[in-house]
Amino acid sequence: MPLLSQDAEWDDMYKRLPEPPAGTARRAFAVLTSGGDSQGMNAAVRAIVRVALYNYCDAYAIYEGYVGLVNGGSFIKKMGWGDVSGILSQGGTVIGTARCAEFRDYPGRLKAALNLLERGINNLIVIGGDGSLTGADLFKREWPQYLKDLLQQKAISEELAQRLSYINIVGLVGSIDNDLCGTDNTIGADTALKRIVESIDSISSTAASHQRSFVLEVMGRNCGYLALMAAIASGADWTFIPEQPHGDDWRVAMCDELKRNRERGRRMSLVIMAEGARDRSGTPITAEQVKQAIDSTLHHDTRITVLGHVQRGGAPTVYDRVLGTVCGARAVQYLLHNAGQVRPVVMGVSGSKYITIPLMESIALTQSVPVAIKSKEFARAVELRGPGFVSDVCLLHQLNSADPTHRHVGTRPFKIAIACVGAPASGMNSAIRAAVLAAVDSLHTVIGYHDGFDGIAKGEFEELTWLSVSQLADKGGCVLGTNRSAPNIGQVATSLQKHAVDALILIGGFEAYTGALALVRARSANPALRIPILCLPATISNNVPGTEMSVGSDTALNAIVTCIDTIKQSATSSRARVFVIETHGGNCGYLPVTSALAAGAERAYTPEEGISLSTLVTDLQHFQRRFSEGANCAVIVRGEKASSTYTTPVIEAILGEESRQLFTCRSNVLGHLQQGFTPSPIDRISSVKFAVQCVTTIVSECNRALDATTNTVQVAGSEAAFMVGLKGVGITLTPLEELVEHSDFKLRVPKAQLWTEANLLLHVLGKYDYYNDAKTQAQ
Ligand SMILES: Nc1ncnc2c1ncn2[C@@H]1O[C@H](COP(=O)(O)OP(=O)(O)OP(=O)(O)O)[C@@H](O)[C@H]1O
Ligand SMILES: O=P(O)(O)OC[C@H]1O[C@](O)(CO)[C@@H](O)[C@@H]1O
Repeated sequence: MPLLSQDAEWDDMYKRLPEPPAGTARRAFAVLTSGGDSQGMNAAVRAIVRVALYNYCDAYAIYEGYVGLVNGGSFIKKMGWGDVSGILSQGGTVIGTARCAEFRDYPGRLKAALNLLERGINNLIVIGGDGSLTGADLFKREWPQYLKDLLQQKAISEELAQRLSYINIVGLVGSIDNDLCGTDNTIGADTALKRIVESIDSISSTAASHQRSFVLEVMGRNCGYLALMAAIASGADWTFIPEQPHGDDWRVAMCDELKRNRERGRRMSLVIMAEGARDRSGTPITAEQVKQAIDSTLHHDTRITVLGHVQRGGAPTVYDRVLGTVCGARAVQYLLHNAGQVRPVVMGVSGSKYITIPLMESIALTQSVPVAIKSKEFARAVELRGPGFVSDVCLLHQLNSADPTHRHVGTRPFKIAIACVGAPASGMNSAIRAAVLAAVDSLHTVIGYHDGFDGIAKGEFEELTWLSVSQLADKGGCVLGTNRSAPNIGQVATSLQKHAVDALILIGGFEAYTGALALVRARSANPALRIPILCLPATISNNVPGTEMSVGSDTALNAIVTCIDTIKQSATSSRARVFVIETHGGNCGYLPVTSALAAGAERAYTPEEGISLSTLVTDLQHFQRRFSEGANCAVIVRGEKASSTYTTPVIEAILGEESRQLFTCRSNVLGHLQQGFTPSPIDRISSVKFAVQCVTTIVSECNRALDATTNTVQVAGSEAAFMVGLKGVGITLTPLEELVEHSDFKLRVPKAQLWTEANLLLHVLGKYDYYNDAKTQAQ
């Protein structure tokens, strides 16, 4: 789930529009948040307000959702640039949200329309769930009728009715449930998942200490997304989701599964249930019923934890901040660049791509899910949630049913070796766990070499079993040990042959990729290397070709942004500070750019763009101006290799020296804090998906290339050597040799980078290029 994409069509839209001629009314945008709050709504509000102001439009916030729209008055506030400062890191929505009965009726909506007309607003951006968006759609459809009625009541003039003859609506889905069909993710779902996964980590240690069972209830009345993803991320024993109820014998099946896992050596059991869990006849299943079933059958000491609104609280994750920011910015751009009346749309995501989807189609699909569940069309309910949900349901089944006592199918069981290469990245352990679960189910065996290529060469390994990996999902770092050494080809080949290894998974970053390539290129002289070799991208730098996202980078981003939030907070007491914060990332600007966007930094210095004296002068002047008009904090995020001359201390000294006493400057080098402690849900889930893809590919390649005479796997040339990755909408496999032309081996980055939009957005949201007319200076 990468967050930034390159999209030339949208990038052009970030060019500032020309100022409207004097005397013409400015276009007016209003934003409201409605329904249940979700983390990341503030990021969207901030982006909407600022992108509108940047383009010479008026921006209004409507407080308390539709309640404010209906009541008008002080509920509708014209916003200036500073009104949305400092809100990015806050949970909830600073403009308030509500559920509004009055808006459900025509007279309430008529009042709402008058409130917008009086302010010249006919661009409305609604951030909420499917209910809020349904209301928005109805509001648009009824607009001509409101105009007629208001004209008749003489509440508005003919001129106004003609000028605002239509209203344009864009929806942003703010909901922790991730229940809107048509988008793969909604603003808030990732943060809620993080809260859940952190809670599971906490519960797991106490549960294992006492050998207890826990039933954990998470939110989701009709949508099992949170329960499903939490189960994949944490390795739960059993899961209940509304879309796919278990059979009538769920008590027996569940207890059998829990018992089997305990017999294999697991010290705890975890059942995750969505609050909307039901049986196949539609009768709700409660946490208490689940506990009773476990108590009475297995006599476990069973406890219930209902997470409730904890899931909707706290600071948003990087993903939700970036999702909110990009969708908010695009909502305004969409309306600015599509002249006249447009169909209501929703800003969403499909895989790593931001998409625009028709609002009502998406609502209709969403509302048909509970209908399908009610009419017991469970397969359809799962399908309606989208292809991602379908494959996640399959993935969970595959992981849960992993059983070393199953019968083997295929030619023969294979021995798969795993080694980790490069610096540790959070999620490496979760990848190891998933690879073992995927392999042992068909009786393949897995060994883990210690300390990368060195460990392979020395023959240091351990057998990895279902039990030995069962507690690895939440562990940061790398249990196998990892290092950066390049492979000694001869020793590696000898070792792999000695241990009769049939396939190799290399988990790591650029070193894993180049090491794998070296092994593949040495195949002709070393028969032991004629085995499938799969690279699973895992590095915080996210600089591996063949994937838009590498395991560990999301954890790192969240670690960086948490540090920046903390550092920025210190400016509230010390006042007027510019912070220069140095991140890891080698020659790749992904970490500095993405963290800058998510933390509300003014600037990111990347190795790709470098730093020049004129950059520093421009930024210095920009900060002097910002601080002279009352700003109290600005942040530059500097990638560690952005410049060998303008190092972090040098920049700190220059800006401090030239600040004209308007601010002081401090620097922080974040160092290894960035590797994070436990992996984020995104890193856990992507590591599982990548690992399962590796094993599936290995098994099919081994079966294909098994030499019947020697009973050894013998792949030819450079075949069966892949980088697993995420691109666009799905998991991909790219032949390693194909990646060569896309790789910059000197700088150790892919030749094409993906953050044009992030840089453009940083520029706009950092108020650069804003001061070229007198009117905006006042804002
Ligand atoms: N059919 C409708 N017609 C008019 N207004 C509606 C309609 N459905 C919902 N709304 C308005 O949107 C508000 C929020 O809707 P709802 O309570 O369904 O939350 P939601 O947007 O679906 O968010 P959540 O996912 O958090 O429940 C309602 O209180 C109401 O004001
Ligand atoms: O905050 P409230 O009104 O109790 O609503 C709780 C519901 O809202 C959500 O958090 C978001 O739709 C659901 O998951 C949950 O069922």
